[in-house]
Amino acid sequence: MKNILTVKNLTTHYDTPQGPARAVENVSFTVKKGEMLGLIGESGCGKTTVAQSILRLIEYPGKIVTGEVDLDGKDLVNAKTSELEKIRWKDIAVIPQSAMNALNPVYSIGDQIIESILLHENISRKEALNRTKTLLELVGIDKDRWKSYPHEFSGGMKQRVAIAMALSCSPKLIISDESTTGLDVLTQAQVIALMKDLQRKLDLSIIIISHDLPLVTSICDRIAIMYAGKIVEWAGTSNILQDARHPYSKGLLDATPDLANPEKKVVSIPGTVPNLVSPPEGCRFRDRCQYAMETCAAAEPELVAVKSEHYVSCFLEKGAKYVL
Ligand SMILES: Nc1ncnc2c1ncn2[C@@H]1O[C@H](COP(=O)(O)OP(=O)(O)OP(=O)(O)O)[C@@H](O)[C@H]1O
Repeated sequence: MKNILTVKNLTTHYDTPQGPARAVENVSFTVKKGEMLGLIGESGCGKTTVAQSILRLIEYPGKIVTGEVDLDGKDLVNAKTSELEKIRWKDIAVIPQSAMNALNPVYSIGDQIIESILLHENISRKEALNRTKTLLELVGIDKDRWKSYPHEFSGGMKQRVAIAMALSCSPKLIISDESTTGLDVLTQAQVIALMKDLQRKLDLSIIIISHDLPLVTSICDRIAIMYAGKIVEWAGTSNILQDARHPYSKGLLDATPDLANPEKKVVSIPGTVPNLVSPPEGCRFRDRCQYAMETCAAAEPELVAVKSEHYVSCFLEKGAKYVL
């Protein structure tokens, strides 16, 4: 399958009075056509910074220090601002954090979808309305409700509208940043099932950003696990679930309750996430790692392939040879 997005050695820092916060460091991954990739990690590990760097929406005091972002042949790091404005929404659409609160209360939901289409495409209002009705049906909302206002919808329905809006210009990539946060568990499950269904039906490429491991493992094809600004493991979901290699990935799995196995002993990871202005030298996880060795303080482990499409950044993987 072809790569729609390639991120290579992406490094983004925020200037702070104490020095640069190294929020994203040397991050590399790809998203294939039709693939759903989960980007997962604890709060503050750099997930949103990755998304905003891809979209070039990093604002002062943040800056992309180095790295490449290629969207289907387009270099986003060096693209002109005018070009980026066209790419955002038309090529990459975002379902933001608290998407359901992002709707404007004074316009009908249909008008908001129509406006976003007309802003990016040269079609008539009638065509945009027809597309809006099709999109509403696609996300499970009666097309005649296009005249309704956001306050007439539940949180889950507003979330569906946000998805319809993201789909409105047939983007190559959708980024969902913790977009179901704030919904009750049942509604969250319905929205997630809808996204999976749409991914399959429309062959969509989606990045799901989340700190919810069960959610991500239930729908994503591949998972990239971030810790303190770095990807520590990146593999197919079944490899993460059955053969997680990085001590942090194993710790995350051990710290997650399993509804199917109520007997499972849940063990949290000792210690706390490091300050990204002065993270530990070498491996950023070493202070919390029960397997830490001298090497872990002396150098930073690279993300290497331990087997086909399974990458790990840990000195325990001695035999791994293939650098990403
Ligand atoms: N404007 C800023 N100034 C300084 N540091 C920042 C700024 N924005 C983010 N950071 C730092 O960058 C790091 C990554 O933040 P980011 O929001 O990308 O993490 P995240 O994984 O998306 O967190 P969450 O899950 O809570 O949204 C954090 O340590 C944060 O403190």
